[in-house]
Amino acid sequence: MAEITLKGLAHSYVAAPGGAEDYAIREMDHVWQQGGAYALLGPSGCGKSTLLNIISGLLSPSRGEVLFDGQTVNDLPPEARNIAQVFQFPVVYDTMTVRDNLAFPLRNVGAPEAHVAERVKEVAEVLELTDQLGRKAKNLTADEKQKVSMGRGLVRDDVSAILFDEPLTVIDPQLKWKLRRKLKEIHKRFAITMVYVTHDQLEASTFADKIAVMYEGQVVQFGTPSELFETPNHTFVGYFIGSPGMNFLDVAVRDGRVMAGEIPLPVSEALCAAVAEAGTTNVKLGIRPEFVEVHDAPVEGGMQARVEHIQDLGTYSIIDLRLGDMSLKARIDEDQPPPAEIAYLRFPGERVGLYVDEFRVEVQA
Ligand SMILES: Nc1ncnc2c1ncn2[C@@H]1O[C@H](COP(=O)(O)OP(=O)(O)OP(=O)(O)O)[C@@H](O)[C@H]1O
Repeated sequence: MAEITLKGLAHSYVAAPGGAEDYAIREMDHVWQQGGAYALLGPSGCGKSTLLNIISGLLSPSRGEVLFDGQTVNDLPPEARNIAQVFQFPVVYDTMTVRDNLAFPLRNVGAPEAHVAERVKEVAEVLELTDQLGRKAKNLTADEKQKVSMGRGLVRDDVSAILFDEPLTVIDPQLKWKLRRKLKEIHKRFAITMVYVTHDQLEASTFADKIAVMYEGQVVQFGTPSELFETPNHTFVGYFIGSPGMNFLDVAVRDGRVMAGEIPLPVSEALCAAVAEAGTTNVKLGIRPEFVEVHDAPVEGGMQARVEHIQDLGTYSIIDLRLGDMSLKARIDEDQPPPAEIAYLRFPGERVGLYVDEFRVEVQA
């Protein structure tokens, strides 16, 4: 088991890379601590698989170092890195039985048969494969094959880490939920460093204690699910986490007031000063739909907005609003009657974040 450190890591698939856009991984430093349950979350193409393949040694980075417990492993081939990797599609030997498939990674490193039998039994039980142990893998369903694939990743207890690359893509939705819980259980039981790649925020938060959000080849935030929700460090984290994502309003200071287009926003003096001093025109205020206060009658400090659409989702509603020439969303609970055509909005000061050139800036009160 190991702590995995990525130091000044960058990778480009282009022979002679020019700008940042030629890099699948832009220069990054990151540490996965020993024994952690982590998710690597980001949209398609942001560099998740590239990063996993660099850690496991399937790919050599253009620059930087990969260290396991402080020792560089850049020159070690995958088999010497002691990493188990589970891919999106099952990797099983069709002609072998489930038992022999599960035993394979252990026999490969010369583990004694008694240990092999014990671990195969344990992993088969956890994954509910005990009844299938004697079957040939070729006769299994896609779900069962992927369970065997996962079992092959979990069977060795001496690995540095287990990397899961969207392992539940081919799994039936019902079983998906169950397997995710199982993985969490397995993590608790075996205390192995696990990195779970996904583009699904729900999948990431059910599995991981901490999530690394990746965007355009960089980890833009590494935090607990609640940190990502409460204080997104980057506008992308705000959009990507939460349902619907965070609202961002372009703002500027005019005549001493923070303006969103033609609408003056009642914000604190400290926030107004911070917007004025931002030193760029790319300045946004972010507020989550859950925290937008919606009133159906004028309130002190309320901004008048037009109600464009209301989506009733049972326990809550999502309201599409138009504030001046800007669109935003609010989420209200079922016990609050939605406004008709006009709403009066307030943004509680402690719920508003300042984003300068897409990154969050703390404002001193
Ligand atoms: N073998 C390759 N050769 C050239 N470019 C590649 C190669 N593999 C990936 N890329 C490019 O590198 C970038 C990152 O891809 P990567 O597969 O790591 O992203 P990802 O986040 O895992 O996406 P997905 O969720 O779709 O698998 C993308 O622009 C992709 O097109």
